[in-house]
Amino acid sequence: MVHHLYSACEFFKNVIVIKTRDRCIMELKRWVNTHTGAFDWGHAAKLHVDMEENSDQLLDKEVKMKSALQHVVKCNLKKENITDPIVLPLADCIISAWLLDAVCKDQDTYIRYLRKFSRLLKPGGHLILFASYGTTYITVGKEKFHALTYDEEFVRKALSGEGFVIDNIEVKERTAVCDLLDYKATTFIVAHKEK
Ligand SMILES: C[S@@+](CC[C@H](N)C(=O)[O-])C[C@H]1O[C@@H](n2cnc3c(N)ncnc32)[C@H](O)[C@@H]1O
Repeated sequence: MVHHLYSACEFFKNVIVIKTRDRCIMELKRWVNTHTGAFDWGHAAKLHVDMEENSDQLLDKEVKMKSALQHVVKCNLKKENITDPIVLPLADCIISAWLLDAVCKDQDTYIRYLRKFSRLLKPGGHLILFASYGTTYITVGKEKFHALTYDEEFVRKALSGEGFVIDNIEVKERTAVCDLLDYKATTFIVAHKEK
């Protein structure tokens, strides 16, 4: 998923994407390097161009994004240093989109992984989370996967327990009708690491 990166590259000149699966890393690199047959994310760029008032043209958007995207790095949240053996420089901002909901087996794991995000951030650095409340399962193909079920009260406590100050939480109640997943609302959270 690259949608959020179009907005991110308006603010950050150096973006590092961290991904788990080798196949995802390969596909993303093919797209960044404009290789023949790479997945076409043009629809995502067009969405941003359509939404923004003083927008760049479609091509400028792609160019800006690809030049900001410096590295695609392999990660595993289970490791102590999640990008081991690479040690990343401390970040101004981490954006995580629907990752913790999908990979955390319980609330303690969620809190542990938040702590790992915090270690990757500069003091005062921002954490932006896109997430869903109340999900119990996610369907991919014919398989149903576990999702961590939580609500705003939990995420507020988890963030402040790990030394984050919450700047903003927006919640959008679900309107979509679809049984592939059972979230109740989506949320957009901005927090920063205490100095
Ligand atoms: C719902 S998707 C989130 C997708 C994410 N927004 C993105 O653009 O890649 C969940 C992702 O968690 C990744 N994942 C699974 N186990 C992981 C782990 N131990 N550490 C880090 N990521 C993991 C999967 O590869 C999958 O891409």
